[in-house]
Amino acid sequence: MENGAAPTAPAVIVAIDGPSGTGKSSTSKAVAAQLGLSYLDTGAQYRAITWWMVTNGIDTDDPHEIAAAAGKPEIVSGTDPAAPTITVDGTDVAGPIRTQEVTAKVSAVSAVPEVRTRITELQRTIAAGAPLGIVVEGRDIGTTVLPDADLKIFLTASAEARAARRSGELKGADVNVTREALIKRDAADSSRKTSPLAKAEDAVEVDTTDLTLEQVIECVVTLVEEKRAGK
Ligand SMILES: Nc1ncnc2c1ncn2[C@@H]1O[C@H](COP(=O)(O)OP(=O)(O)OP(=O)(O)O)[C@@H](O)[C@H]1O
Ligand SMILES: Nc1ccn([C@H]2C[C@H](O)[C@@H](COP(=O)(O)O)O2)c(=O)n1
Repeated sequence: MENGAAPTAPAVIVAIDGPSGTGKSSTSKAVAAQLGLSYLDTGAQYRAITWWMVTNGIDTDDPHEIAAAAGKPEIVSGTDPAAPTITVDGTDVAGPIRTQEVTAKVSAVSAVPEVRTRITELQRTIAAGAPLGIVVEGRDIGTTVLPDADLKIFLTASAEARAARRSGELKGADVNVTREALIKRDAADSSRKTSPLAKAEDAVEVDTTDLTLEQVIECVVTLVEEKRAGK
């Protein structure tokens, strides 16, 4: 470099998809933090719009009502992996979007095409504006939102492992009830018409069933570094 400045790596876009409880959020946050990248939790955005629908009395069993309201809430995501944020019309909804009610309704709301168009646009704008690159996690990032991502990862794990992880988080939750709930949500997310949960053809599949979180993070960091090195 003529001016002696160190060359900067081009922005890298990493897409991490997979079913519920496979470790997408934990892995994506840690990978982004280690590599100095931004981080986007797209599930939080779908939860945020679902929270708004519930709070504003929209019938979440009525796709027409959801579609008509899809453009109304303003959803803002903060992309610092050390402190990700999510607001709706200026209100911090990080807590309220994790309730059982929102979790039970988010698949129906996120299946509505008008909702997906709105949120997908938001996601692409955020990814394009990330100065050093971004790790984006969700269900359709590699297939639909960012089909030209530099690296696509698809995380999987057995339903038993995923239920055990989730039950550990939800103190006192019955592991069988948790398992059935996540299988039901995955089935709804995988079978919707618009942009279902799916592995992109060019995604690297990582089965996390028998891996620790640290091993999964290391695996993904290595894959990103190899990509950056042109291997
Ligand atoms: N490889 C792993 N081994 C053990 N526990 C893990 C592993 N990966 C993640 N976990 C734990 O499992 C739980 C779920 O992980 P996480 O929220 O990252 O999954 P997710 O795929 O983002 O789920 P969702 O799509 O439902 O948001 C967390 O408590 C996390 O610490
Ligand atoms: N790219 C995405 C991300 C999420 N969703 C929907 C489907 C999920 O069940 C829900 C909540 O996601 P989570 O917070 O559990 O990761 O949001 C989607 O349709 N597309």
